[in-house]
Amino acid sequence: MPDLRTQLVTRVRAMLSHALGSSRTRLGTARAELDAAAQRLRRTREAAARVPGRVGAERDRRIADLTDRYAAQIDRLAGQASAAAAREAPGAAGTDWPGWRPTPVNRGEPPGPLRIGTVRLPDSPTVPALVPLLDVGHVHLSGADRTGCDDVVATLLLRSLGRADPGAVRLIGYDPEHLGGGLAGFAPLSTAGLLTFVGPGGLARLLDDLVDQIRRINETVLAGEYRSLRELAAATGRRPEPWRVAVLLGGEELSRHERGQLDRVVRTGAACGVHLVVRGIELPPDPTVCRVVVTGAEARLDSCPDLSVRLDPPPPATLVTETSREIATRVNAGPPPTPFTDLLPPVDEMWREDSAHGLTAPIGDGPQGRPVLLTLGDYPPHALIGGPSGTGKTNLIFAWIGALAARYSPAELEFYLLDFKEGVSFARFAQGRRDPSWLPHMRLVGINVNTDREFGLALLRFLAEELRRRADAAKRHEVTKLSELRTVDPQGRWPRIVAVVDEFQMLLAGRDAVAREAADLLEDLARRGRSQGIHLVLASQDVRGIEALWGRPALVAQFTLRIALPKALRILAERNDAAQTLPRHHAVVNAESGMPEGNQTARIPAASDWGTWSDLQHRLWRMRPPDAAPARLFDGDAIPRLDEAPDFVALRPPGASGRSGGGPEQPTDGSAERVAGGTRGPVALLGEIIDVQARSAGMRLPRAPGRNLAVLGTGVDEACAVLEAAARSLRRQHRPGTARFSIACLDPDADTAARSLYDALGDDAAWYDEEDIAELMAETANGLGRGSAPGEPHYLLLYAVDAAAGQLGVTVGGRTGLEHLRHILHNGPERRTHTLAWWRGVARLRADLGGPASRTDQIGAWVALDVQGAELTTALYPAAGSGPDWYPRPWRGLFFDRAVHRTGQVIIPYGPSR
Ligand SMILES: Nc1ncnc2c1ncn2[C@@H]1O[C@H](COP(=O)(O)OP(=O)(O)OP(=O)(O)O)[C@@H](O)[C@H]1O
Repeated sequence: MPDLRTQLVTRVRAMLSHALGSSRTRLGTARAELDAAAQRLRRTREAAARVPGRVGAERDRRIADLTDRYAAQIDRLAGQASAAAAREAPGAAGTDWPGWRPTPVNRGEPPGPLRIGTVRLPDSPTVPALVPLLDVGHVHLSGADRTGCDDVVATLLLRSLGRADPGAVRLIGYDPEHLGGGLAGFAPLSTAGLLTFVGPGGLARLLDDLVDQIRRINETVLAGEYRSLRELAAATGRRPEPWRVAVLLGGEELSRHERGQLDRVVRTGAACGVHLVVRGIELPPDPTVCRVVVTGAEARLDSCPDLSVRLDPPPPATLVTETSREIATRVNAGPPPTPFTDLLPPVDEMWREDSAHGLTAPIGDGPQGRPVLLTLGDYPPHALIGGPSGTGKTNLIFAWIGALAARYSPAELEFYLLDFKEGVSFARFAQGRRDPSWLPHMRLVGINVNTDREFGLALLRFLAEELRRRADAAKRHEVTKLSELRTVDPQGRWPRIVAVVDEFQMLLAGRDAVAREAADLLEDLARRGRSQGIHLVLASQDVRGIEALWGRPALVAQFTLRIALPKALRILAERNDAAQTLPRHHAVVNAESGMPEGNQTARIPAASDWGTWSDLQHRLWRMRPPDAAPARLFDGDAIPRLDEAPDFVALRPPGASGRSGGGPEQPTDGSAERVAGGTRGPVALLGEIIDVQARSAGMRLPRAPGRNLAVLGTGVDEACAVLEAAARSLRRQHRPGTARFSIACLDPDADTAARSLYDALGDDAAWYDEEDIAELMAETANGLGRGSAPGEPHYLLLYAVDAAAGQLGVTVGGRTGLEHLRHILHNGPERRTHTLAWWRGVARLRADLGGPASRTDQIGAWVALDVQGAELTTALYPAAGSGPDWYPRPWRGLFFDRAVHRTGQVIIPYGPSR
């Protein structure tokens, strides 16, 4: 039992101890948990105590970050706005007054808005405050500060003037309270009509006028084609109308009519370049109105009412007056010419036009900025250009030729040009030493032809021949007009021909044969050229030229296209005095024979200065067809050279074949090759004919009586030149050793020239002087009698033979030297002995031939130098009773060959060989 109890006790103890142990453990755990919780609590408390500081710091950091980003963005936007404003309102539209100067916009570019002040943002660049005006709208100023408003007006006006070409902005001032005082600085503009003041009570008239302008511009300038002048300018690069800025500075309450007109201007003005800058008058609400409220030096714009604008200071008074004065001076000096390039088609459209029905090209701008066209065709066929010296005829011809040449290819159009006044400006159309280019359409250029009317005649004859050729072709093809001929003969080359004669009255001056023939040819060409595509353009500064035509109504009637330059007289019809009031560099173009209703005014661009012209010429020259040849240049001041004469180059001895290298394509009168050794005898070339082909005047020396030449006059150089050309050309037609040249010189002044010829002729030449000339005569005369065979050709070249009268008076072998000479002249040519001799006067020739009553038929041909026509009487010049129309002039001769000529032919002696 005790055991049981003991056991029980033991078990209870064990149980209690176990329970105690586990209680202790749980207690320990609980305590540990308590500690941990207490620690967590403490840590949490500590952490909680730290939270507000950190969050605040984070918030502050974020706020600072946002502030920085905001500032940077504002800065960037302000910078961008500033740059955009500088782009929008560059130069005069936006720069500060110090250093300000006008910077007109380029053609077609919009003028853009104008700066009146700046918008200032804290810590950021300032941004220009811009106000649109020209081409965009109107500006309305308000605010108690009248001076501040007037300063803004001055700023807007000066900047507008600076953005436009001089004269392109016109101001109309209405300032009834201060009678223009607000615009006083701009007063110099009124001297050029660029500023007009309207007095008190004139507002209605001013507004009526603006409304009229708007209506006119809409009807005639925009004409439904463009919505605004701005659009027109962008499309065409032209601005035919100025901007009109009406500055209205206060006044009475507007009447109903005025209000209505003002509303119209506000609504419709901007498209037509009519603008208002207004203070003290209400403007109706309209999107084109920019409203500026001025308070002291600040302003607010209705476009961004939240931003305050710091206004620029007003422009310095001296800047306003100086600029206005300068603009007025420039405008008073005349409008700058429109550029020549305006007359040209785009490069890729050059040479695209067809001339079958006519030639049309612009010559300048009309008052509305539209091109004024000139047409040559069946109607009008020919043109007359007139204007006093210096008014721009030559320039107009350049402009017209350029505009045509850029449109029509050389296959469609050819030019022939003749300038009777001194000067060489037309020479540039031909190939020159300095500039190898030429105008591919140009076939002939005659310059310095003022004394050589024969050249004009030659041109007219050439054109008459071309007219005949065309008329024949038309007849063959049974058509009547060029356009029809071109249709039926598409392979043929039938360009229209435009022949321009500047100072053409020179051609018709005098009452001689040249003038008569020229007038006849002109009349024929004018009448029949129309249908064959040959057009005449005659220019004259001189009323006499026109009057020369006036005597021939049939001729004048054909010139239906009239172009009158400022102050031109009698080019237009009698009651049409439009040319009298023309500004500089303008022309009245009239295709109605000068009747007033046909008037069109054109502003002519500058086309004649070297740079302007040569750009076009070089371009067209590079486009020329591969076979294009340069134009023939006839320069009346130039002395031709024998070695370069095509007819000389083509000469060769009989039997020689082929042509010498570098020669022309064909001997121009067929002389050389057919002549050499042929039955017609060799040819002595004497000088260049004044014609369109640079041919040589030649005298044939067949075995026939009278084939001798007399050179008459005292001109030593000219006489030597004629004899030298004759001898050298003859020499070229004989093989060495087959012809003799005997040179006798009796004038010491001619000695050098004669000796140089002697050297050039080499072994075939013999030299004589006063000592042995009698011997030469005797020998030659005696030689003619021997045998019947003609013997080898012998040419006697006698210089100043009249000076040998003494020596030839001596008797040798039963006859005097003069008798021998007469015998040679008489009998020589049939035996191939030809005398080419220079007598220093007609009387001396007659004396050597046997006196005034002697026969002269042994002188078959002569060249007269400084000998009056009247001296060349019937004996020498059987064609006319009183001798030829010949007035001596330097380095010219009149050549007459009885065998071939009806009238004398003017020649230019060849210059001394180099
Ligand atoms: N439309 C123009 N624009 C600018 N300058 C021009 C214009 N027309 C002519 N000129 C200039 O005026 C001057 C005279 O012109 P031009 O030689 O054409 O006159 P002209 O009537 O032919 O005179 P003249 O009969 O004396 O030769 C030249 O210097 C020329 O460059």
